[in-house]
Amino acid sequence: MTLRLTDSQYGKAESRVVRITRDTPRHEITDLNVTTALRGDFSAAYLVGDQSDVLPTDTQKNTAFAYAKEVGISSIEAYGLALARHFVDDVGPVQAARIEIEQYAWDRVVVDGVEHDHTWVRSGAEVRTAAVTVESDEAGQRAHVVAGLKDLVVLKSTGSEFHGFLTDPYTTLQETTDRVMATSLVAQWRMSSTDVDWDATYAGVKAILLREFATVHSLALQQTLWHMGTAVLEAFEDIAEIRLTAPNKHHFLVDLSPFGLENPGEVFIAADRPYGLIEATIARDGAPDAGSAWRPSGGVA
Ligand SMILES: O=c1[nH]c(=O)c2[nH]c(=O)[nH]c2[nH]1
Repeated sequence: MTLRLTDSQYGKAESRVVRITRDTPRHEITDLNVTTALRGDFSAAYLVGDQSDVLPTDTQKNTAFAYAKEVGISSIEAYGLALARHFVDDVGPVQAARIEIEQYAWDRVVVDGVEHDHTWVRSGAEVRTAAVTVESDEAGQRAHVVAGLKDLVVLKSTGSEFHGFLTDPYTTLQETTDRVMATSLVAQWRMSSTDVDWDATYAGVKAILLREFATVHSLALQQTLWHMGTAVLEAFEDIAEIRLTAPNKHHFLVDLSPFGLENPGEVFIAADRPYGLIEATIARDGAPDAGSAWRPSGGVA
């Protein structure tokens, strides 16, 4: 019997890196969850316990914190690229590095109508994400950036229908021409370049996703996702593909007739689970190859 180690990667998951910029009395905060994973031939560690090629996960964690100071965090994409390139360029056995980052948003506390300099309240908004992979082989070095967001919770109270669907003996769903549509969107977009205004791209993509959700008169969540994705690819030439994942957060009309009450689309029960899970990947023809851009670390982004 021959058994082989066919794949491996190792790193430090979920380092909570908080960087305060305090060059002026008005401080800034950047609050991250950083996962690193190194790829290469680390088989000696697995097969015989030889650590000579292993950069400890503790060191990877330290590097994430040191880079928050040494390099700074202009954006999570730029910081991720710097970290990934460091591991590939400066640590001998590393053939590829994957950095996955979540960024938590904070809003300034407002006191007497004035934004406070050094106090924030955690914003309930979406989490910004980045997954950076730098890979190196005989052909050279390539960097992949998948930017994104998750937990973007949106709801529209009309402008959504669902009817004309296939039925079989198990179908009970009623057709509707007016329903609540809500989701907690996950979007990931793969850039075809690393020379990007990361913050502007993030803000632009998010605005388009929200605009399309609001303005498309939806015949299904599937159709809404197609409109969201194509609008993003039309607006941003340097986005190669976008992946959208949308749990259908069902809002069921409550039957108030036992109480002699009408309910014309006013009182709903927000169901927790199960939920429909609608997913789509929309890609630009002729976009650069994805390489290992989508290979996860098993982490969080
Ligand atoms: O937008 C929807 N898409 C579906 O595929 C589906 N299936 C379902 O039961 N409700 C919905 N809604």
